[in-house]
Amino acid sequence: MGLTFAATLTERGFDVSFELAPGETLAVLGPNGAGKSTLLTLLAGLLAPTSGRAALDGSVLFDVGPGRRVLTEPRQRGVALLAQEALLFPHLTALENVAFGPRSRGEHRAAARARALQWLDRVGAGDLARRRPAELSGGQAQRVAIARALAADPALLLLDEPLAALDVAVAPAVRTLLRDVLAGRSAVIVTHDPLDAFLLADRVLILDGGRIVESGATAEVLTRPVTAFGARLAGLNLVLGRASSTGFTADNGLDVPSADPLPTDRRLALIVRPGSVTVSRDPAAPPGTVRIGAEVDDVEHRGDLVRVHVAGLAADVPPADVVALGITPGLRLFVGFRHEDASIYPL
Ligand SMILES: Nc1ncnc2c1ncn2[C@@H]1O[C@H](COP(=O)(O)OP(=O)(O)OP(=O)(O)O)[C@@H](O)[C@H]1O
Repeated sequence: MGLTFAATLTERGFDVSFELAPGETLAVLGPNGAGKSTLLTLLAGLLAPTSGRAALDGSVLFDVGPGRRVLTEPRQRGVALLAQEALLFPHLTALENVAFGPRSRGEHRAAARARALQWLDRVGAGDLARRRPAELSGGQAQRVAIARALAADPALLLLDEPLAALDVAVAPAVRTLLRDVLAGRSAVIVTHDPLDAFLLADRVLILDGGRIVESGATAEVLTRPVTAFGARLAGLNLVLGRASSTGFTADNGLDVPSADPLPTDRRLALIVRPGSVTVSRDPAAPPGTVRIGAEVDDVEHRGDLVRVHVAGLAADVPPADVVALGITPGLRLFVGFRHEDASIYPL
């Protein structure tokens, strides 16, 4: 059954619908103010929609419309929320924090503690059971918070940037733990980090301005992005355009021949990896390649390479070439790629 969700929230310009199969993890990404937190808050029951309906494994979370207003209490929804900060009760030990959920559902003290210990062990925090939150590091506290969320046995786990507040040295281990505990579990994770989407999510939803602009299986969104945000996530250049008599004409003026006929009635996307884009001072394109000239917009460090932005394309260039060509913002430069390194598909 899984999750079905459709909601509008007029004052935030929010209008989103999606479905999630049981056991799937959905990553929700998008720029600031896109509506990611609004989506989580509606699911958690901390906010009521203007209209819409959501159901989890057949139980209604909300159903709001003309003449009906069902809003299931947050505690009755079968969802658990893991926030950026661990938000543990400061006066309780780690064990008591994790046992709190089972206890408040009426489980006996000993059973709740036994279950809490199991979960603490599972998240690698068994030896921290007696400590209070003030005696835990950020990563340890987040492990305890994960145990607490899962001890409640939620039908849906909501994660709001769960790694964002952690030290970069600690985040990878907690991400690995999440990958382990999310396997086969229904979850929605709001994140700014593409790595979370790659490693944790089966599906990706990209929001912008309160609407879905892109969605699909993670692998599909990463190989065939249709928005600039999706392309950035996938680490690809995306150029939009239309079919021409010889192939594809991009909005930036680039003409790319295509052996296959392209649909003329739809917008087209061209993607090419920054590593396949080359730069030159010479306007002449060698056979089998295309080239376009423009002023360099920006130059940035990317690991061992330098990323040069020209004509809406990013090219990853060895530092020696940057020096040899005298590349600097404002310089007129030609960028291009081999026809075979680009993929073109309809939107
Ligand atoms: N408490 C609030 N009251 C009124 N409007 C809000 C409130 N919180 C957010 N909004 C508005 O709702 C829209 C969506 O915001 P939301 O916080 O859901 O975005 P987000 O994608 O989570 O952003 P971020 O990445 O910055 O956390 C924005 O226009 C925002 O200004």
